[in-house]
Amino acid sequence: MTENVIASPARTRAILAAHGVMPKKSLGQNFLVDRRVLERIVAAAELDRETAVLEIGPGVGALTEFLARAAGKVVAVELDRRLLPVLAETLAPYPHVHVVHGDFLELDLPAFFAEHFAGWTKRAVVANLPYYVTTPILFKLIEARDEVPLCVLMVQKEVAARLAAQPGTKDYGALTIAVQFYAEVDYVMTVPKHAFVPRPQVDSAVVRIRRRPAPLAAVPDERLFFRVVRAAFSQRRKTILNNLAHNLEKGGSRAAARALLEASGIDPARRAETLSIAEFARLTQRLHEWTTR
Ligand SMILES: C[S@@+](CC[C@H](N)C(=O)[O-])C[C@H]1O[C@@H](n2cnc3c(N)ncnc32)[C@H](O)[C@@H]1O
Repeated sequence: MTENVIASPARTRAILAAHGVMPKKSLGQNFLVDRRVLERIVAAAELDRETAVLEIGPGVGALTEFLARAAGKVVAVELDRRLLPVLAETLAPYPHVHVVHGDFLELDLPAFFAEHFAGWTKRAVVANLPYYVTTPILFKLIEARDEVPLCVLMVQKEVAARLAAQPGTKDYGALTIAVQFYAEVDYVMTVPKHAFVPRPQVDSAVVRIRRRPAPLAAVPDERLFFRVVRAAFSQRRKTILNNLAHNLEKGGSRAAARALLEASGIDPARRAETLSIAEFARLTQRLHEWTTR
């Protein structure tokens, strides 16, 4: 794309000024102005004309425009009413883009997909996320995983590191496991502050989250699995024995926690961050057997 795209610092500032819109920090409004980053995002999303894309937070339409040029349909959900006339103008050349005014977190996603994406079997969610709601958005996308096989998301660099982390590293934790249990995560690229107008306070990164055909490990009860994970990570500096003894079962004893770990083949002196997802699954399996027999 060599012509006058939305994504340049000068054009973005001009669009905002023409509409009298001051970016709101409270809504995470940092608009992408680096075309190279946009091209990498679109490539990571593997778009084609058979693919429909849901974008969270189109802003002034910089990413939306690149999505529109690659995908068959784009539906973009924007919370800030002030941006609706901006988007009507900037996205006018793209009739297959539909802008919806609303809060992504309030959407009934299965109903939303049924309404907008019926007949579109290839789907993706692509977004430069508003960082103040990153975690609730991630959890909403995990919950709606049946609808969403692929997400390409710009997040804070620290969050990207946690999403893509391997066991035994400082970034590996409950968020890593919540996502990697269902999906493969690729760290696509680091994005510096100057790729945005206005500049955010933190560096960013793009990640690709691809749903697995089945969860990474078989567990008898997924809610129990995530309770075990949360309990294990409740205090990172403590051993898994201490965390499970204090946080898993109210009134549960240290001896029971030790027996559970030993029966699962896990050294009670280890820390949660060293356990693989398969080991958490084994622990859940044993606990489930013990509590249901
Ligand atoms: C980081 S900006 C990204 C804008 C644009 N996609 C870009 O890349 O330049 C985040 C956008 O999300 C919007 N937003 C914030 N909270 C939202 C929510 N709960 N639901 C939908 N959009 C939201 C903001 O108004 C803003 O336009």
